[in-house]
Amino acid sequence: MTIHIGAAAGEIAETVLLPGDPYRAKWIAETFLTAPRLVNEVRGMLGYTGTWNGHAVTVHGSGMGMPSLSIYANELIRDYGAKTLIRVGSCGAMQDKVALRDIILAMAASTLSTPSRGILREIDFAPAANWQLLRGAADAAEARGATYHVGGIYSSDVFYDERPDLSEIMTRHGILGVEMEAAELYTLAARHGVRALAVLTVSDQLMTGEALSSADRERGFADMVEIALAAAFA
Ligand SMILES: O=P(O)(O)O[C@H]1O[C@H](CO)[C@@H](O)[C@H]1O
Ligand SMILES: O=c1cc[nH]c(=O)[nH]1
Repeated sequence: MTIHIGAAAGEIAETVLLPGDPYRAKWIAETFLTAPRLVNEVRGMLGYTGTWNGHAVTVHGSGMGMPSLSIYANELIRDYGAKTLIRVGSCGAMQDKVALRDIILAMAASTLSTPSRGILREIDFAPAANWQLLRGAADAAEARGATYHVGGIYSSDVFYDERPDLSEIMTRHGILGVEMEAAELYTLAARHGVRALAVLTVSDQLMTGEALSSADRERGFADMVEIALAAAFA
């Protein structure tokens, strides 16, 4: 048991899926896992452990933004021994070629700042995905016939961005999409020698203004979950 996670020792699996939304965690556990058990509800941040194809898996909400994700990822890695952490999140598309519901596999996550900024200070650290997971996810996406993109994303500290110039620069540098957690997840994984990946589904097309409903964001992204699970055990 930690300050933010009520699970007993041994109740968290080595493989953890991390959606931002705790209700997406509930949906994933109830839809994809066998015999899911609620292992955390401290602060309403739901976590479940069950099995997928015989493998132990935990699905745990990360909350929105890097400070929140940092709390859960630190405790999952340091206190519970998580070894593979895969973010399963929504994102906004920053390229015309990326459509609503497309999958983005985040090879690298650029950012203005993460909670690790105070540690890295003058270093422009390059937060990157684990290659084995990335390859497994690309293979799984290919096998499912999903429309997917592999490349760089932008992890922002804000959802409501008052700096359109930043989005323009990101788009011009080929960034596929924007979300709010992956850069810190990748940085923590590097620091602790564990594997991480972000598998994202496009919920907003920032170039056209199209957007999915909150119900879709909670329960509509099955491909992303199946790709993440397949990658974890590839
Ligand atoms: O859908 P999730 O996983 O929460 O991810 C995205 O959605 C939230 C903003 O609506 C941020 O957490 C962003 O990263
Ligand atoms: O536009 C979006 C959509 C999801 N998440 C974000 O951070 N931005």
